[in-house]
Amino acid sequence: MYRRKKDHKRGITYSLMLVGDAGTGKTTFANNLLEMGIFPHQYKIEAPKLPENSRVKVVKPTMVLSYNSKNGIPSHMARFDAACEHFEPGVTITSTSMEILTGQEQPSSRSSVSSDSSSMTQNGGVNADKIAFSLVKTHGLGENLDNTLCFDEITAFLEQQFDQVLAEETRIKRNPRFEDTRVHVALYFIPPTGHGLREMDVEMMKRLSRFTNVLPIIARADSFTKDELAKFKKQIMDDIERFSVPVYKFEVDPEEDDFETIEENQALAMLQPFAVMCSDERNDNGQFVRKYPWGEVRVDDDSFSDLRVLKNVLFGSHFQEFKDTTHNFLYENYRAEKLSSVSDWDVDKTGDSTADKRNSAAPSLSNFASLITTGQFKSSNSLAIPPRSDTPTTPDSREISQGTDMDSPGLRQVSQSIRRGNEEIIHNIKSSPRTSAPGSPDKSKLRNISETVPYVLKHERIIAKQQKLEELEAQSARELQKRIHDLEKRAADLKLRERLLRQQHLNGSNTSLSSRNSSTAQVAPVQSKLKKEESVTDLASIVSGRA
Ligand SMILES: Nc1nc2c(ncn2[C@@H]2O[C@H](COP(=O)(O)OP(=O)(O)OP(=O)(O)O)[C@@H](O)[C@H]2O)c(=O)[nH]1
Repeated sequence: MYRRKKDHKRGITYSLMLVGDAGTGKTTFANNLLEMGIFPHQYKIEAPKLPENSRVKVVKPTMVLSYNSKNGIPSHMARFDAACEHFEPGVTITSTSMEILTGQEQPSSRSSVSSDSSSMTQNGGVNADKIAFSLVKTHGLGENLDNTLCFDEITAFLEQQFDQVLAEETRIKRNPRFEDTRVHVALYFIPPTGHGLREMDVEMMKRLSRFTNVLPIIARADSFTKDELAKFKKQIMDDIERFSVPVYKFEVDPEEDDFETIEENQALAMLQPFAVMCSDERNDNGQFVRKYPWGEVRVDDDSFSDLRVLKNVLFGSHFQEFKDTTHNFLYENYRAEKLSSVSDWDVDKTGDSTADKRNSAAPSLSNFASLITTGQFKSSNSLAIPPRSDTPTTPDSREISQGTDMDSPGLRQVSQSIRRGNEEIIHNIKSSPRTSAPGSPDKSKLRNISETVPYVLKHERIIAKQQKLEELEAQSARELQKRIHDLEKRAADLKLRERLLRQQHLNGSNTSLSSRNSSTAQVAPVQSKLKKEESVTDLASIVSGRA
């Protein structure tokens, strides 16, 4: 009852993630889904002007949750500039928080979100008056030469949301204002190539599936004829089977499900992957349409687009199902894995905490501290990004504090503050009283876990952040080094050229003197003077950074 009351007041949390290549129509889809023009397109500063949807209210404007780029700049907000096209954009994850009203008595609207509200309640979907909805978007995927950076960042982001819930759950005193930010569904936009899945699609969907329900979506469905679309859908489903991609499937359980659910799920399974067509334009009746030179088509017309069905699945029939699968299956699996990795720590090797070891398989606060100080801390599911072969090995902490030729004051400062925070946590753990609680061993084990896990997770997050910063630092140092090397090389070339010209000039004047050829004597110094000036200008431009 208490929980329901709280849900009623705050709204049921629900989070949807849009993942896919740039230009596949994620922004347009988001605007169509909510029937609002809140999401501006890339490289457009202004959001499209669409009438507001009275049932949707933006609670927190779009903000960057996480980003990673080799240049250290999130590029998705930048104006398009062809001169900067060679920069790799990395990946950026943004989120927009909204409140969606679902109650019957709300002001009427053309919104499908609202028109589906009755089905939400009837189908056992949404039971509260509002949904606290978060729309998470990824930017930059598929735009990098090497997209592994994007895979790692997106997966780490999803894992972090699980970690936050796990840390909160295991805390003795919980935070009543804790916000659950786990992503319940990810829509993966497949570009309309007509050639089945790409390696990148398979890899990304596999990674997402560990942390959320993945629905593959065919973007820009109007690119196909009816037959082509049917073939493409089949190809995608074949690839999903062939490469064992664990996407969400509309399965039926004849023993559990009622007749209606079985029918509905079978129909949805036949339709999968959903093919959507979206647009920012509306006709005179306020319906979203795509206008072509030969006519216009409504985006929610079931004969051309699965948009309406998809909306219904997301906010109606499968709303609760997605939430349940995320929590009961994906999160529970993750939690079991993580906790068992915590209790698997090899305490033997520390050699000094044998008493604790006998009492509990899980580390106590004191042996956790000793594991860290002796460097024997390990977790098979560490959040920390594994060092890549092409990045230099992480510099030792002493190296960092002494300063190397990779100096970058801003990054170093942040890195050092993280390190200080890290040391503080370890210090707190060390100075905490020992927790060998009297009572049953199970109780003490639980207590140990609840005291240790939040620290472990925080520690791992700190390490991950630190590693990311150090990677960025190493990358910028490498680029700087390369630039210095190039400049030095060009400066040496210019010096050589200048010396040659001077020599030529001297030779020329000697010859002119001896041969008394007045015409050569006049032309040669002018030419060499010009060349010399040219070279000096070149050098100046290089020094000023224009080279
Ligand atoms: N033909 C067609 N074009 C579409 C469709 N949906 C969107 N577009 C167009 O595709 C272009 C890119 O759409 P966006 O919604 O900005 O794509 P995005 O995936 O958000 O792109 P990024 O913001 O770069 O990640 C725009 O010109 C849209 O009008 C569609 O269903 N069919």
